[in-house]
Formats: sequence, C-alpha cells, structure tokens
Amino acid sequence: MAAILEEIISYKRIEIEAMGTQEIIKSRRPASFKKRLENADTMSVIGEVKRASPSKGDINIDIDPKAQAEKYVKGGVDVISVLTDRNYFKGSLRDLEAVKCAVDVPVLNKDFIIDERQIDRAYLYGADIILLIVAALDDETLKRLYDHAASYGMECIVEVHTKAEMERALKLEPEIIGINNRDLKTFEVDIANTEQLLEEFGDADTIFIAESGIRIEEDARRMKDAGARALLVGETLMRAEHPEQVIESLKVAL
Ligand SMILES: O=P(O)(O)OC[C@@H](O)[C@@H](O)c1c[nH]c2ccccc12
Repeated sequence: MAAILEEIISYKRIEIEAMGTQEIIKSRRPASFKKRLENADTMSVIGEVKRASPSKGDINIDIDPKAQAEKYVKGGVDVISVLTDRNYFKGSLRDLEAVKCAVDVPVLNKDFIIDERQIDRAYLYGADIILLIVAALDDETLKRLYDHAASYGMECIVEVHTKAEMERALKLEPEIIGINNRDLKTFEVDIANTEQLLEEFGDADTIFIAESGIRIEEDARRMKDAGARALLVGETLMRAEHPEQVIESLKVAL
C-alpha cells in the first residue's frame, strides 16, 4: 500500500475506534447513479467538494459547500462528491449534509472506508453512493463493505489504480469502477492511466469512471474515447471562477 494511504488508514482506524454503534432505521431510499449513467447521452460529471488534499495542501479551504454545490448543479453535474475526511482533506460530514440538503442530485461520500460503521454514518448523513478503495482493503473486507452498502440500497464506486487492483475489483462484479489517475505513492497524475487500463479491461460488464487530473474538454474527449462514461473532477472545479462553465464543457456527447 502506498505510504500516504497507509498513514491515512492508520489514522482512520483511530477515529473509528471512538465511534459507537447505532441502530439504523432504513427509512430513506438512496438515489441511483447507475440508472442515470445508463440513460445519459453525454459524459457524466461528478463534481467534488474538496477543500484541501495531502498532495496539494489547501485548495479552496473556506468554500461554502452549499453555494459550490448549487454552482455544480447549474453546470449540469450528475453527482456531487463530498470529501468528508477531516485530517487530510479538511472535510466533514457537515459538508456532506449541507450539500445533501441543498441539491437534488445524488451525493457521493468520499472517504477512506474500512468499517461498516462509516457506511452507516454515510447513510445517516444523506449519502447515496460511497467509495471503496481497493488498495486499502483486502478481498474479504471489500466484499463485506460492498454488500453492507447494498443493504441500504447505496451504490459503490470501487476505486482502482493498477491492473492488479482492477482484477481484484472485477471479481466483485461491481456496477461501477472508478479508475484513479493519481498514483498515491508519488502523487503523480496521468490520465493515460485510464486509457491504459481500459485498453485491457474496457470490455468488462461495468461502468467506468475516470478520476483525478481532469481539466479541459480535451481530457473529457480522451476519457470518452477510452470508454469512460463519467469523470470525477475536484481541484479544477474548486479553483474555477465559474465551475458551472467548466462542467458544461466536460459534458461531451457520447
Ligand atoms: O482533484 P482531482 O485531481 O480532480 O481529483 C478528484 C478525485 O478523483 C480525487 O479527489 C480522489 C480520487 N480518489 C480519491 C480517494 C480519496 C480521496 C480523494 C480521491
């Protein structure tokens, strides 16, 4: 596992130790991203609320998540991702809740999920979708957490960066796989990673999302040509003066 990921996960374990268990009433039916993707005739865009990151430091630390989410919706975003990790990304579940209350599009809880209780909490705070990072989980835990999310009707984006992780992810037969273009060992970002992995695995029966390092329309076209159906965009939108215009430009026809 990459050094930074290992560090983040160790810290996560400490946070989780302090969490209690709660009886969760499954009263809310999460929105489906998969259905939206299946009916889309343009590239879908997941806009991310990302205040800071370990590789970039502060990005847009004082952002109002509600106002940012509203701009994303104006641009035609399909999902809003909210980073809720506090220690490394300066996010919170309050950010997630604020976004969920402000908009109607499905909301993705972006965090380093290693325990069922984090999924319970994501559901309680309004998440429709969660992220599971293959590099942070063994096969058994990955499957257990995937099934736990499904028990709430929440969809998972199963995140991979390498060929070996892709092979592990595909064993789950997940509905959605996210290919992270960021190497967590070096923080290097190269969207060619999605192209290379999809050249080999593009025929798999799943929907592929390209994550990280997406900036301009040309990137969206490359990802489309590679076979991705959606883009996960953080930093570019957090730094943009008019994120709604950036989103519009990325929604290229399929
Ligand atoms: O800011 P970028 O380069 O557009 O990247 C967004 C997103 O892909 C990135 O935040 C991300 C992808 N996978 C993650 C897992 C945890 C935290 C963050 C991430």
